[in-house]
Amino acid sequence: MAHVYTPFPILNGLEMMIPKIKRAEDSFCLQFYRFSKIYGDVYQIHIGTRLIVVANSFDSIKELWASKNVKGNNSRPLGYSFHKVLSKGVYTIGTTPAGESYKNARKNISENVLCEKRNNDFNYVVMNKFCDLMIDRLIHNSSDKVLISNSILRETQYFHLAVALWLTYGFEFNPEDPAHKILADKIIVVENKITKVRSHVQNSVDYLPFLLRKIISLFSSKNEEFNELYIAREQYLELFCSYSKKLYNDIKTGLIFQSYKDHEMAINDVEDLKQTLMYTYFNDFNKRITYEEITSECLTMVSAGLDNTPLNFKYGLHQLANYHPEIWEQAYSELMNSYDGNYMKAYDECGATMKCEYIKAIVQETLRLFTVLPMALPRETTSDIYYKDSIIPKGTTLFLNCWAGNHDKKKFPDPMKFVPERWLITIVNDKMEKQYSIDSNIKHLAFGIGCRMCLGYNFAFRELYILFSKIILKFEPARKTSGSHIPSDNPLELNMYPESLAIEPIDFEIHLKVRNQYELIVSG
Ligand code: HEM
Repeated sequence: MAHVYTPFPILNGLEMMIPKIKRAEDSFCLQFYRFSKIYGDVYQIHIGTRLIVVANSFDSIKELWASKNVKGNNSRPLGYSFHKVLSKGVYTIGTTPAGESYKNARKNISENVLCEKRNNDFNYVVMNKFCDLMIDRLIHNSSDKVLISNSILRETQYFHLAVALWLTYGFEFNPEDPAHKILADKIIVVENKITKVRSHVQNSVDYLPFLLRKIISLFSSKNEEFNELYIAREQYLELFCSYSKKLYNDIKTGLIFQSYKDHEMAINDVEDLKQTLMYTYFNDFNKRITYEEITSECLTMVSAGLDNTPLNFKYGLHQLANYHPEIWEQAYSELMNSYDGNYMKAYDECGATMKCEYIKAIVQETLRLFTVLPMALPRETTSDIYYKDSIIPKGTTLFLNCWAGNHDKKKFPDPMKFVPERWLITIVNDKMEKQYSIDSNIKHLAFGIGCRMCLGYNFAFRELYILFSKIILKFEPARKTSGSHIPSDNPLELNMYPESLAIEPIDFEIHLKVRNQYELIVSG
């Protein structure tokens, strides 16, 4: 395995961390990819005192992250800035190093919220409800014509937050309530700032030797900023925790029923509330989960999809509305066909049954092409790992160049093109109609891979499926005829913050028109 050599042992590679002009070519995933053309798909670098192995092709990532003979790539590196200053001991599951606490939290959140069984039994109802409310708001704020630009991002963030707060705390978030809106906007801003300051290569002090780091930290203004973010996070986590504690007590004492007029409705609602993550925690008298672990789960629920899911949706809509209205209309027909041409059935049941393979392909292609976390999340080895004829020692940091893997020409021909069909197997039936099914042999890396792959991938996939289905059913693309410049469809060229962990596209317009309701009812 080649070693990318730079001349100064301590400052090695630190120049990579100085953000240059904000150009797509300076994105870290592309810088790392360019090295692979000289040194091979997998190479090692030193950044400061750390040894880092970077993998830059689909096959090498698969081999290093997911092959049977690779064990011990199962931890996350601790960073001084993020873990010690910003988080002060309570992190999301995705940033927690390997250990018993990590395992407990991962198992508990999976069983109680994120597994596919929960999505099928329960989560979809909550997602449907908040997606319908979101679409009603979008329509209400327009007349017949709807112009959705960046507001779609904020609306989708409200949608995700509403789903997450309900499933975690039983808190019913309503963006039309001014107090709720202020709180939600604060959460969105804080979590977004945290995403911006925690990329792999952003906190250069983390890579310095202890003493040098201490000295620099004394003069750094970053500590103050991180402290403010920590306090803000703690405040809203505590607020929601007290809310769910009160809810639990009210349910236990029966006080909750006083707020309902209709007893039957109260019973149904209370049964639903008993399924929320915090209710389950308070109700578990064996206390299998510690307070720190449940806090880590709550933080994960609030923050993990708050940017990732909406950013994917915003980018997918850009592709469909601004570049491929024909795919939008094809998706509409496929959705209607999946529900016997019955519009209301399609709209109401899409979240529960997920019958339309074409929509699944749109979601997959969006996740692949966009690759919201182009360098995924870093890993750390807990034992030696063998790769071809090299030994990667315990304690090495691994960087997964997800962007390079998802745009690897060998796996995805024409990788920069938006082609949902690449995910589909097409069969022509007796009536000479095309029928699609998802090709389960193709995989992308947007959710990472291996033992620490994204735990919310089914959850996020379902959210995206519901969002795309309902928006495509309700709206049609209405391209502006004159005067508008359509921005690039290359995610890296759209990215406002190449130095951040996530790709955040610039503002652009997406013009949509509500479908003719009369036609919909007739066709339904
Ligand atoms: C489109 C949306 C999302 C994308 C693209 C995404 C992507 C990722 C990626 C790349 C990782 C690192 C995986 C690795 O190291 O191999 C990750 C980890 C994780 N994600 Fe997601 N994520 C999304 C949404 C969510 C949601 C909605 C949740 C939960 C509510 C979630 C929960 C997690 C957790 C718990 C981990 C850490 C897993 C571990 O370290 O064991 N994610 N995600």
